Amino acid sequence: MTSLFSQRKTRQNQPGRETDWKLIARLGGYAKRSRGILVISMILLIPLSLSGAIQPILIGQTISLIRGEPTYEFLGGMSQSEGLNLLAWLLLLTIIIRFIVQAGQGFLVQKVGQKITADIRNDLFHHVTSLAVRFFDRTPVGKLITRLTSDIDALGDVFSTGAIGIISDLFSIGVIAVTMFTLQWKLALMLVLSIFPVTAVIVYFQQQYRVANYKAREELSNLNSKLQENLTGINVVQLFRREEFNADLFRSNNNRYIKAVDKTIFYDSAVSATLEWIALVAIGAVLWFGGQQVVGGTLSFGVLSSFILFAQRLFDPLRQFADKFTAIQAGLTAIERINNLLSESVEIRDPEEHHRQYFTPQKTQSTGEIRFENIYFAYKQGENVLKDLNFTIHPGEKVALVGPTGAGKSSVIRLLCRLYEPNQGRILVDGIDIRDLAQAELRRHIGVILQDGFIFAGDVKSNISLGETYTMDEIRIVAEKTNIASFIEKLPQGYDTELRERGTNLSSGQKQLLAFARVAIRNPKILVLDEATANLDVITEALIQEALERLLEERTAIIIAHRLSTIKNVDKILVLKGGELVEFGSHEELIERQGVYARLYKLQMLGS
Ligand SMILES: Nc1ncnc2c1ncn2[C@@H]1O[C@H](COP(=O)(O)OP(=O)(O)OP(=O)(O)O)[C@@H](O)[C@H]1O
Repeated sequence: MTSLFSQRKTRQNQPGRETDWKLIARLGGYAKRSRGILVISMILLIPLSLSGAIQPILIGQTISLIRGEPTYEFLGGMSQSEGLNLLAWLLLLTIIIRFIVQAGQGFLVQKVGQKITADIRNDLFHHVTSLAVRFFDRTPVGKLITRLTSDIDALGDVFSTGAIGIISDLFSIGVIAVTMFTLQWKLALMLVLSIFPVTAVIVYFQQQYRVANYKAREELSNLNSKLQENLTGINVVQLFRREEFNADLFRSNNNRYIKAVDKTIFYDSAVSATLEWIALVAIGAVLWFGGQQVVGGTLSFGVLSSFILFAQRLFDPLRQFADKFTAIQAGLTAIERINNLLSESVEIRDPEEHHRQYFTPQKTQSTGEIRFENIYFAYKQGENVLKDLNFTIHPGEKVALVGPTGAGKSSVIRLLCRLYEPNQGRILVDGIDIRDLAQAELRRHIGVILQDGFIFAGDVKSNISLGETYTMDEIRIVAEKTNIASFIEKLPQGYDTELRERGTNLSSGQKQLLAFARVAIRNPKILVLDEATANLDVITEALIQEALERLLEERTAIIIAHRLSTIKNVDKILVLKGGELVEFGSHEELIERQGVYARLYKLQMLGS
């Protein structure tokens, strides 16, 4: 995926590493996609700001006209009431222009904002689902959900609360400043200079707010991961009476979150209060300084009135900034956190197009061959869980992977499916290094049936097709083959029956049968069964065994089984111990050898 955010890896938990401008610039790529609307909304800023800057002048001229002070030339030849009428009409015109343009501009900016937010959400989802399993090993799901929902919402709020209008406010400040200088430079200079200390104070509070907000969002992520953990493991929580204990953990996390949020509220209020106070001081200064000039006869009362209005308008954008401050800061924190996630590099990538290989009958005489060559693999640096693995499984062979718990059986499968990369060595499928194959191509070739067949919320047929286009007939045939058709037909709506998330309305045996059908319909050359028959009762197991035998025909298969009685008929047995291949041969050969397998087998026979 080509995300518009850079691929540079950034460290997490460090607010303010990148400047806000850099973060905003990263949004630029997304904004470009809505270039047309953005240009129109920027052009609309011109009439909006001009009409806003003219209003104080018109009011000032009205006061000068009433008081008989000098006025602009265009009012020169008119009577007082004619001049007042004209000024009133002009004022009304500017009000109407502002009203229409402001509404239109606001609408367009929000539209762009929502488009940008939706694009980022899509990119983030795509990116997260492309990340290697290793990333998910170290990242709690709750944290990811916070990024995909709450952080994106915070970014969306910047647009929906109109906070993005700050750009037009800044433009207005510029127009007002220029207008003031053309009217009376001394008062203008005084007002413009007063902006600097205000900005310094705002920047200080803004930085503090930012740190506090980052912390608050981290705490929210933790809170969500706790929530997710408790909901996913609700059975264990209740069976082990962990409700109180977990509630305490949750409460203390919640308190930390509230404390962090309190800090953000403090800085938010501090900014509003400072701005309110400084705006009043500036108006006081205009009154004092300008008032003296009026008394001295160097300034008309009308111009002073204009400046009082200007003073208000000049601080208005800043005051608005204070109102929108929370949304903008939360938005920047969100961009930072989203950026961290989008910068997470995709560890397992498809090869370049020109270097990519495909499974074609021309290239591969045999189909379903698996070869591990000098494979070393570690989840954590320096702790090898697989060591110097070398073996070949020939096309059509059925091979069992056995060994004590933690020996590395599942890791072999994970490497074969390229969910992880080995640290050393290479894996060949049909003579092709799996790193030279597109992941989709490799995984189409391999059908995996895990212990717990995962069920998605949706109907039965979509749980078999999993988004691919199979006809109803194909689905029915495969269900027959895998002995699940009679069960499906007994369901209230047959193949259209809705299954709940994680298949809570199915038994584990039924889930397993569905997983069989799901793999069978894809007709893979290689089958991988990880304890696939572990969860079944005797009757279902018989059904499965029959379906399995049909499924195994003309396919290469790797079967992980703890119950050695189920794998006696396989062609070969690979025995792993401590990540090493210690024995390799048929059941009879290994029994004769009196080694690890023979001991394990004897123990199981005694047990049963
Ligand atoms: N995601 C992971 N991160 C770190 N270590 C892991 C991870 N998964 C497994 N391990 C470790 O790797 C080793 C091999 O695990 P693996 O799951 O391959 O064993 P296994 O033979 O399949 O075990 P079992 O029969 O109990 O399923 C174990 O010591 C395990 O603790």
